Amino acid sequence: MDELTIAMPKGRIFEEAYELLVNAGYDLPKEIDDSRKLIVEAPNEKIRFILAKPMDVPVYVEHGVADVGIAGKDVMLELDRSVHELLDLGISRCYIATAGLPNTEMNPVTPRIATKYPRIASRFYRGLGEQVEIIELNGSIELAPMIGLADRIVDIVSTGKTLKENGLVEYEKIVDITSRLIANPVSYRLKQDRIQDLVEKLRKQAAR
Ligand SMILES: Nc1ncnc2c1ncn2[C@@H]1O[C@H](COP(=O)(O)OP(=O)(O)OP(=O)(O)O)[C@@H](O)[C@H]1O
Ligand SMILES: O=P(O)(O)OC[C@H]1O[C@H](OP(=O)(O)OP(=O)(O)O)[C@H](O)[C@@H]1O
Repeated sequence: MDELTIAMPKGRIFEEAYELLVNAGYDLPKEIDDSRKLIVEAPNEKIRFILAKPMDVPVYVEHGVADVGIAGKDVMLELDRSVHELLDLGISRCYIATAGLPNTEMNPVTPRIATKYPRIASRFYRGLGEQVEIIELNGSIELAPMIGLADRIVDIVSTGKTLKENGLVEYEKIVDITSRLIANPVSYRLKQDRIQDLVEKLRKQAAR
């Protein structure tokens, strides 16, 4: 049996992804859940996990150092990497939307848009025929309209709590997001049986 390397996102997605794999019948060491190790072996399954930042998962998979990975659709849309998207896992559900201060028009000349997702934001406003200036931030995006840095933000909304607590309102929903199972195209050919087996097991769980 070929060894499979899986790039797992640390952070928010990790717990749901781990649970999905365990429920799919994989015998995973507890160590992966509660240590600081970045590479963890599951010897009974001949699986090696790489624990990566969510935005980096498609990078590892595209370069083939991980055969498969789990990545948010937001990351896939933003990075546009050459990987196969095999399955919608249905976990870590949220969406990307525009938001801003209530009852405000955008600057009529060049509106400023703050975001962690410059490509998704550019594509969206281009689609509307709006010329905008994108201001790329790394987090706490909601601050931007509050302190006059931007007219709108493009960011993830899950419960809506962050927008509400900061007095912002949603304007347009851009796209629904869930996590996806992705694969390196060469690995997919060379380790087809193993990867297809993983897809089938996860599909049964994802469909529940
Ligand atoms: N409320 C949410 N906010 C952000 N991401 C969410 C949310 N709900 C689900 N997700 C998913 O989780 C992923 C981000 O996970 P996480 O917040 O752990 O990473 P991150 O923002 O890159 O974190 P870090 O702060 O470590 O840079 C997103 O790519 C998205 O698919
Ligand atoms: O709708 P909600 O349930 O409130 O979730 C949405 C918030 O969560 C994320 O931020 P995160 O916690 O990742 O912090 P960040 O600002 O550092 O990106 C996202 O960027 C929103 O700010």
